[in-house]
Amino acid sequence: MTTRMTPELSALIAAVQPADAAAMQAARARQAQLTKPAGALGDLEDLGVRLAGVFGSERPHPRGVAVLVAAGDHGVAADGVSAYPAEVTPAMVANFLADTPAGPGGAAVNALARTVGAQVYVMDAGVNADLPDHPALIRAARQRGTRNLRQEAAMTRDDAEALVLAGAALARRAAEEGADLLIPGEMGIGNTTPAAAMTARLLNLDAAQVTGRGTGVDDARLAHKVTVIREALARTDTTNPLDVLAEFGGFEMAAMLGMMLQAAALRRAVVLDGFVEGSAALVGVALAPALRDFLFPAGECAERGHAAQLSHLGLKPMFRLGLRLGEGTGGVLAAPILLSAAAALREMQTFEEAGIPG
Ligand SMILES: O=C(O)c1ccc[n+]([C@@H]2O[C@H](COP(=O)([O-])O)[C@@H](O)[C@H]2O)c1
Ligand SMILES: Cc1cc2nc[nH]c2cc1C
Repeated sequence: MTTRMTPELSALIAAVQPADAAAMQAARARQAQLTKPAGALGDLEDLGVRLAGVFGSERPHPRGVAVLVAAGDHGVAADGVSAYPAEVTPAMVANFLADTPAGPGGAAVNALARTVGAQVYVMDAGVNADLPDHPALIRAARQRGTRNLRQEAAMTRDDAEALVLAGAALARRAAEEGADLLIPGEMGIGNTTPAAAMTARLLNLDAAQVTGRGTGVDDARLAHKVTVIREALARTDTTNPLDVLAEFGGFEMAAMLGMMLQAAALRRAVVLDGFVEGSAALVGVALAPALRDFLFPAGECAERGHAAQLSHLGLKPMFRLGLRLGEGTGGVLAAPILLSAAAALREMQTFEEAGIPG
């Protein structure tokens, strides 16, 4: 199935270059002189150093935070792999955009984003309904939902690449509008099934090792979900990252992949929410290994298989709150931690400046 990728996509992949090693070294040296016992800021210290590498400064100053929520539907939802019906996907898109007394958006991601001052962007990447016009809705859909990955390729390579580029365009817009921390988020009933299939293939694991309960399926549905994923994996042995995305993925994963590549190319930080975001990140690091330098996993989520993704990426999550919602919620919660890590590195005095004996 492998075809040559579009020149625009290969240029985007080539634009992802490693973080600034000199800035990281300078940040590490500065960290050692700040007015605190060595190592006392725990994981914030390493996060600060990594942010120095992303922003190319020993005193990184990220400001704006944006969560980019892509929604898509999944043919495999017809196989009964979720605890909720597919109609929830377009209904939740309306919820992301609803007028509420608290402000725009009545979903968890909206409430958390308002709390931390993050901008929310909402993209139709391919939901299975005609969405009413809304000035804040970004329309990128080429299909109404994927085909059933158990039986056939979920999408064409053309559609996959078009959605990657649409995600990249949205990330460029968010960056132009002030975002330094970009949080890809998603909504799509059934999408932990494609995420598990992609993870199994890219990490060479058995479906049972990476398949979780998603929205909360019972034991019988979980066993069925594993069977569905095994059937999908048996259709093709491809390990080409973009083919894995097209065969087993979803439109929202394609869009999130584009957001990640573009954010890294613009040398912005990508905050990773959960398992579905992780499946897009696995495709991303397979295409552009330097993408890893720009990824900041938020929490370890409750979905089985997330730990395997994080250990493959070699990145440590910031917290463990048992989140399994999606929408980018974990990423939004992590943003103040990252902003604080940068602020400590940037704003603290050294022992010498403060006149404190070290
Ligand atoms: O990304 C995650 O870690 C995650 C874990 C569990 C559930 N979700 C969300 O729940 C939906 C997918 O669950 P499911 O059971 O329908 O496959 C989808 O809308 C995701 O945003 C997301
Ligand atoms: C209500 C609901 C909200 C969600 N947000 C992300 N995934 C979701 C799944 C459901 C079912």
